[in-house]
Amino acid sequence: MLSVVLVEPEGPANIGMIARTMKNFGFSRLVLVRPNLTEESYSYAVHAKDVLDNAVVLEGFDEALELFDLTVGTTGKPGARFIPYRAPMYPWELRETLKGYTGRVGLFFGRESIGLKNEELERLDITVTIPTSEDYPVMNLAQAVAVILYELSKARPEPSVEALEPATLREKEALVRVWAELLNALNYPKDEERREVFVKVFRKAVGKAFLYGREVHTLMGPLRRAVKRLEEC
Ligand SMILES: C[S@@+](CC[C@H](N)C(=O)[O-])C[C@H]1O[C@@H](n2cnc3c(N)ncnc32)[C@H](O)[C@@H]1O
Repeated sequence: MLSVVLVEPEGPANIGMIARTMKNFGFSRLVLVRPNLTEESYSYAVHAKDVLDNAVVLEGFDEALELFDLTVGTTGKPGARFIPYRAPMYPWELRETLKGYTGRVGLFFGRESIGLKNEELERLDITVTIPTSEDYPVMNLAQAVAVILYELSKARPEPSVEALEPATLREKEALVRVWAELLNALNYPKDEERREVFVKVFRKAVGKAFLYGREVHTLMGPLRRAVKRLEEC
């Protein structure tokens, strides 16, 4: 269940081309955040006007996050692999990672002018980048969508026989909150900015772990208990 999410796409033609590309590769769920959707978009969609008609149009990034269990951000300017909360995956690695995953996946693309903001990328579970020339790594939006969907279409996520439900965004956020509470209770690290980095790293790790809801609750139990103990001290 993969949706393409376009965050504030500025070019009406790009929106239409993306709808067409989605249909080419067998994807139909499109989410548009504050789009510049016009007649031109429909004309570029050609035989994929239904993708535009059925698109979910939202007013904000946060609303889009709410729709998914797993969120994937895309960028032509990834952070270095050694920065854990920005470490990118390649599209074929994402394909392998999604195999058997049954949750709702949102694949987020940024604005033509400024892409996805850092604070948006940080809130998404996984970052994916298409390897391109170092001379000019940033691709046209519609072409970036095409390359990633082509890669993902090579192996559709198969329905899993696993009966467990993937963790929802809310469950994962609850786990991250308990972690933040634990760091606060420990006053560790002392420096608040570093503490925020620890929380971001934890959020990314949770995002990439493909946890089931039940696992989240199991992990949360001891963390909650530790917070309570520390507060009692
Ligand atoms: C034209 S680009 C944004 C350009 C913007 N100036 C920037 O530097 O991020 C629009 C979107 O296309 C996607 N994109 C472009 N190049 C990409 C690449 N090499 N890998 C993955 N996504 C890419 C991203 O979603 C990006 O936000």
